[in-house]
Amino acid sequence: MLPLAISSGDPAGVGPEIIGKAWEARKKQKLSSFFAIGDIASFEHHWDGPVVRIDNPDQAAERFDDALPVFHVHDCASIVPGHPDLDGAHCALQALELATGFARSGTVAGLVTGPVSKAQLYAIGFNYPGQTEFVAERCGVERRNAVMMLAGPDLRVVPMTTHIPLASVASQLDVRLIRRRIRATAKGLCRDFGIKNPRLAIAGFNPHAGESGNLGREEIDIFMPAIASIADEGFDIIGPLPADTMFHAEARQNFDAALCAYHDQALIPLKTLYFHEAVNITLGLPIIRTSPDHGTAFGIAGKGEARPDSMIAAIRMAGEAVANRKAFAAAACPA
Ligand SMILES: NC(=O)C1=CN([C@@H]2O[C@H](COP(=O)(O)OP(=O)(O)OC[C@H]3O[C@@H](n4cnc5c(N)ncnc54)[C@H](O)[C@@H]3O)[C@@H](O)[C@H]2O)C=CC1
Ligand SMILES: NCC(=O)COP(=O)(O)O
Repeated sequence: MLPLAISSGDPAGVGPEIIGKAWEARKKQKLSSFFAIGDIASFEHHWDGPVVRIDNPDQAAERFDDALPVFHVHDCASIVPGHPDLDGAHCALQALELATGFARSGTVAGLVTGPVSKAQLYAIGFNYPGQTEFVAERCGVERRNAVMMLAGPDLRVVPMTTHIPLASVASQLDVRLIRRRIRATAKGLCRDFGIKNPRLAIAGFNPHAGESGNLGREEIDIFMPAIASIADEGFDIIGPLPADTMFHAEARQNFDAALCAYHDQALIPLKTLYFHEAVNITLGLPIIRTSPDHGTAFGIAGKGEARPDSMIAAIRMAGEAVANRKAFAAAACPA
């Protein structure tokens, strides 16, 4: 398999450290080869392990056994862990741009993105809600067709709206959006996870899924028509379910993924259960893209305390998705 490319994320965050620690765990975790993209100084100065500079993704596999291969992108003036600056944001963006380019060109098997600070990226003019939409557009996929999924051991969630103010959510939800997210989720579960006939659940928007319209009408006016029409097309789907009761252990056995109305409705159960195990994967792209579920953790950056578990899970999931896409290329996935 070709190596995976891993963008460093914000160099003042824990990205370089968890990539380095994932490299240290490569044999025990049986990870396929990868290389990092970022300012090489952020790896040399803020992680104790061996680093080797590469000029081409082709060199990664042969160097991977002995040192973490790093494709250097940009000299940040100074990197102080825990103290992000705009130069670091430029570095993070360049790493993301380059890693996405490698994935699009087929010189790497897939892309794993390190954690970025959205506030820092917005400050340098990054005009995307997050890396999900940036990567999608670079791949020629409309933002609305890229689906953010966070996947833990026995729970996968899709926020149908992502990084928008909570006050805007109700106005963004409509039948077309919900149908589009359901389709993309079903197809992604088939292509990337090998689940041919995925079982989907949709969370309601209002308390108690609206209590028959008494606590809000979105379920009746938007969710039910969307779900009924897509169920008619053969999708295995239940909902709208009360969001407060659909995530306990027995309830989670009833679906392969839960589609939620907004970011925190999806991510609170997922991160509460599986903060260190879960992975962020973008469905609907021509390339594989995964990421740890957590952020830059500026508060612990440079202290050696960051756990690499979610990064390791993201590397493993990217490798599995590559294999699943090959296996399911010819299979009948939902259209
Ligand atoms: N994939 C990405 O690029 C993501 C980026 N972010 C960004 O991260 C920044 C910080 O966000 P926060 O809400 O503070 O979330 P965070 O995930 O960075 O930190 C939340 C808590 O978890 C701890 N933590 C995070 N990762 C850890 C690790 N690997 N090992 C041990 N402890 C860890 C932190 O120390 C902190 O106590 C924001 O600017 C946000 O935009 C947030 C989520 C995902
Ligand atoms: N909360 C999830 C998150 O922030 C990941 O966003 P993205 O940068 O991967 O789009």
